Amino acid sequence: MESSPKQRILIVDDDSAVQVSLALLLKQSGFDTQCCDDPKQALALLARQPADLVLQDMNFSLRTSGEEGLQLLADIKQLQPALPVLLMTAWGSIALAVKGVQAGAANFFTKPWDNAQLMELIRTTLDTAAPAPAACPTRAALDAQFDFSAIVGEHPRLLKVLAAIGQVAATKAPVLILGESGCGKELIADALHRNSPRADRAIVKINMGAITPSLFESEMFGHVRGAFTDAKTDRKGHVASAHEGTLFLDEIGELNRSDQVKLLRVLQDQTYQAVGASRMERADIRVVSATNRELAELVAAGEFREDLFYRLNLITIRLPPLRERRSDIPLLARHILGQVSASYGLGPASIAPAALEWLGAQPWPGNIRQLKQTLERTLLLVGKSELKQADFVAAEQHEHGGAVGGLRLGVDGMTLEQVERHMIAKALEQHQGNISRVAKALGLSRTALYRRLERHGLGGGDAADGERA
Ligand SMILES: Nc1ncnc2c1ncn2[C@@H]1O[C@H](COP(=O)(O)OP(=O)(O)OP(=O)(O)O)[C@@H](O)[C@H]1O
Repeated sequence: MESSPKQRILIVDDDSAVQVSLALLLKQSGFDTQCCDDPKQALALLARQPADLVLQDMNFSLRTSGEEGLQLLADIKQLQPALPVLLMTAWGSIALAVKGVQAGAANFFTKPWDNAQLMELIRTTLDTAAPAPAACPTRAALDAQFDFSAIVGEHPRLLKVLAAIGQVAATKAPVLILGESGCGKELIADALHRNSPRADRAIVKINMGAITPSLFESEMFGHVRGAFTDAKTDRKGHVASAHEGTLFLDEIGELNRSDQVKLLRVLQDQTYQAVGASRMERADIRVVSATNRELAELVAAGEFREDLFYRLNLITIRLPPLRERRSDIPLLARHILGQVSASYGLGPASIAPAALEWLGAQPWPGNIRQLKQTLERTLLLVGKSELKQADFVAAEQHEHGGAVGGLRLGVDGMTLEQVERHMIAKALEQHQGNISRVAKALGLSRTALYRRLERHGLGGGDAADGERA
């Protein structure tokens, strides 16, 4: 059988001790390596012979600003955009590393490194290196291989996320899911678990922002009877419940510093001690965490422990906000509407094509959760089987007490004229054409209302106005 060619890793560092020890470690793990001292040589080597991964230092002279490292990264990205680069940084220079990741580095590690952790990082970086655009798998190909049944969407950015889940689900590697609130981070955690060999065990979900600090240890690790006044019986903690399964740490950015140390310990040693117990227990857990905060920035600000960050982020999955995958909005809206109407025992419901287009143009700062709430509210308030743009606007108005100023959804999709016409039409309907009451409800004089009725062609003369004198 023909053996596959070895993957080649380029090491760029002006410290020969670093070059030698990295090269040795990589050779022992079956990689080909090449070393060089500075950016110029690195670029020349890459131009001559392609590499599969670059490990690069950030400083190549007495200056320690990291500017040279960032420049090299930019040059490599220009030369070979898909080539993954891992940055080597000095302990404590996390702000620089964050800059590097924002500029396109796959990840970073600090010197001195832990051999086993570094090899895991290298392997997963190589495994998850962005495929060439043409190689992005189709939704059908992904569905044939994995169970992503709860996740709706076909946008290339979502497909990349699903492909990454497929690649890492079977491993025990910790995964950090980043993304705005409501964009589906919990669904991604579920998918990681469902597609892992741990699927028949539990996924235990904990909102780290909701745990009272004084109860952190007892909630996470459990307690034995008599450990404290209220401990009437032994109680199993979340870590024990997740044994051989997945522990999902939601809102990880909310965890306070003293509880961060306690969490770090169990992640490092995979052992823990229940409150009041005399012996340590072993926990075989796969950790998936999520946050809508920029965790690396919290580290830079000293609010989140750097060592815990490294433990959690071996694989980082960034979920795009809904406004960056707008082509999925019609699919999502139809799917969610079906779910919502079934859950209320209502008949089949649909969305008019123009309304779908309009929904697709909204900003959705609350992402899919907001889309879901909007659909649910509109379906319930309007009570029709086909929802139109005006129905969404009316439901929003209702939500905001009828005030035009509260119209969040209408702003992008309707002109002020259209909103006004819609409000008058609704008020006419509500007050059965009684002009005095309509005028009062809208805060207009009768004359002002008549003028508007004419302008909008509403009311059909006397039809809407039983009392027009
Ligand atoms: N791709 C999707 N397909 C179908 N439903 C989705 C999708 N993404 C999210 N949802 C739905 O949107 C809602 C919000 O998703 P989820 O709770 O996973 O978001 P989140 O990012 O974890 O939010 P938060 O940061 O506030 O915890 C849920 O009801 C979820 O089922």
